[in-house]
Amino acid sequence: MSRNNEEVLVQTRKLGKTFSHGGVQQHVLKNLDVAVHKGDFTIIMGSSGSGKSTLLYALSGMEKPTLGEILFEGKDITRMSNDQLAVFRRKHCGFVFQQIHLLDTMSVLDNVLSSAYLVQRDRRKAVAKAKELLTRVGLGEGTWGKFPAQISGGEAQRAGIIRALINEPKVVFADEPTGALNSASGASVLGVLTEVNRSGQSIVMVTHDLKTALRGNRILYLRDGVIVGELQLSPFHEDSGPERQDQLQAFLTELGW
Ligand SMILES: Nc1ncnc2c1ncn2[C@@H]1O[C@H](COP(=O)(O)OP(=O)(O)OP(=O)(O)O)[C@@H](O)[C@H]1O
Repeated sequence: MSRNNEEVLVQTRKLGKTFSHGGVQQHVLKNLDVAVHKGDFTIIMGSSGSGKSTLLYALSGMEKPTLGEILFEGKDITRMSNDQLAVFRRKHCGFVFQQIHLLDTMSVLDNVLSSAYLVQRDRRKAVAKAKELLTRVGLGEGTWGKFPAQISGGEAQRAGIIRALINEPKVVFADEPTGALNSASGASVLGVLTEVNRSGQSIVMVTHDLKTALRGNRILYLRDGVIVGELQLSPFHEDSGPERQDQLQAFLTELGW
């Protein structure tokens, strides 16, 4: 399913993932050959249990596949040791999940800095950047010293996103990042992801939500562990008309979504 005119960031070859439950095997991903292109905002959709999160975790090196290869910029991450994988993820990947767990014993700012210090040696620069990014998602000075128990779920989610983005990972993997948020917080999270993507970073996001999926420029549809549909859209713009939603809705309806 790869196109020739774009640079590939991640490519899977005959990717398979099987889980065993009490001696019964469940083949969740089946022989997947899928490419994620640099700079794309890729969306993974599909019915519940179709393997979306499993695919996301495999692409990001969080979960080892049972079969096949995953090439990240041409390098097979399935052959890496756990330590090598941890370094790889820290260097190249950001993660945003539905439930973000901030460290309870650290302030909002220190949570973000705990990630920034892993790559930024200049502490003053790291602090300045953390404050700037937090402010951009509406977490002003008043929240920097607060602990996770003292802020709302939406604020914690936004702080977690900044923690994931502060080192400017090449790719951000997001699993239902707005699933637990009210619409204002959700919109702010999507705004940040859109901005990050416009600055050149790639995003791969799993979502059930049509409006959230509209942020993407490429939609992959998974059914029973196989990609059965792909839709290419223009890059998202805040003033995109209803045609974009109609196009996505028609694609999903055809696939029985
Ligand atoms: N760690 C695991 N151990 C055993 N089975 C698992 C594991 N992770 C996922 N599965 C199974 O794999 C299948 C696909 O799960 P996955 O979470 O990838 O689906 P999904 O498409 O993301 O679903 P949803 O939309 O409901 O989140 C499910 O049947 C699930 O029970």
